[in-house]
Amino acid sequence: MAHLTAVDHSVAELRHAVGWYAASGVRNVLAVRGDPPGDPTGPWVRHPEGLEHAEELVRLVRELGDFCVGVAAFPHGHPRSTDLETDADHLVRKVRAGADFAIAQLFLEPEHFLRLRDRMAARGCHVPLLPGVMPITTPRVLAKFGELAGVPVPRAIADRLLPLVDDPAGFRQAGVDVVTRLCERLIAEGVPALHFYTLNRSKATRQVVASLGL
Ligand SMILES: NC(=O)C1=CN([C@@H]2O[C@H](COP(=O)(O)OP(=O)(O)OC[C@H]3O[C@@H](n4cnc5c(N)ncnc54)[C@H](O)[C@@H]3O)[C@@H](O)[C@H]2O)C=CC1
Ligand SMILES: Nc1nc(=O)c2c([nH]1)NC[C@@H]1CN(c3ccc(C(=O)N[C@@H](CCC(=O)O)C(=O)O)cc3)CN21
Repeated sequence: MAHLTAVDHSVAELRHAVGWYAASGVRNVLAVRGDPPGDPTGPWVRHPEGLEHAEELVRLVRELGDFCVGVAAFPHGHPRSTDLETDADHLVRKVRAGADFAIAQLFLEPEHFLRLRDRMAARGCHVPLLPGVMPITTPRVLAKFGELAGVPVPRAIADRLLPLVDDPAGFRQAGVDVVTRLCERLIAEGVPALHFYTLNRSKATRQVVASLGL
């Protein structure tokens, strides 16, 4: 699946990229606005001839071919969204613009994902919503949950992982276990699939999948 962002691209460049996907046989596209370069939490400045929101990117991809399009969903709200209800309205707009499914941003407690699922159902929006799961292999990865997604670390997870910050192997094992428990609870709640953020490293994800017996 190609990951397409609107960062630093004019509409003409985006069209060119999507045309190239079509010519190369790529059929699945994840359409995200993208992080502001440098500081991901900084203000978004669109390219002067580019796009403001992922919603427009979805429309553009759809217009250019027969693609299956995924978008980002935010269990804790996008860091720049004013509130969770408005954020859910934006996700619905992305779906109405042509998205076929959504992948959730990082989260640590199933309740936040499940509440987003409820907000979508309440809006009559029933495209598949996949949890985005990332094995917590290092303290750095745990910090990214807060930095990229504004996810607070729940007390139970902090109590388990923070005493292990100077024990890389112990931290990794406990972090993989925490995420395995999270996946078990999501599966029990009937999620259609799990999306893993692997960052091109598969070992921890393979451990989670094996522990789940999948
Ligand atoms: N798979 C991945 O790598 C993921 C990446 N992300 C990151 O999340 C960030 C934003 O992603 P997207 O959801 O694609 O952006 P987006 O353009 O849908 O959302 C950005 C902000 O604009 C608001 N917004 C959206 N549409 C709007 C509209 N029509 N009018 C007014 N406000 C609107 C949203 O509520 C949000 O606050 C990016 O930094 C992306 O890299 C998020 C989740 C997963
Ligand atoms: N706003 C946002 N931008 C993204 O690029 C993004 C998301 N959200 N959410 C989903 C995934 C998760 N992303 C992540 C998650 C963790 C690290 C991270 O831990 N980086 C470490 C190095 C990790 C390693 O290579 O082992 C770092 O020190 O930056 C990076 C990107 C990228 N994706």
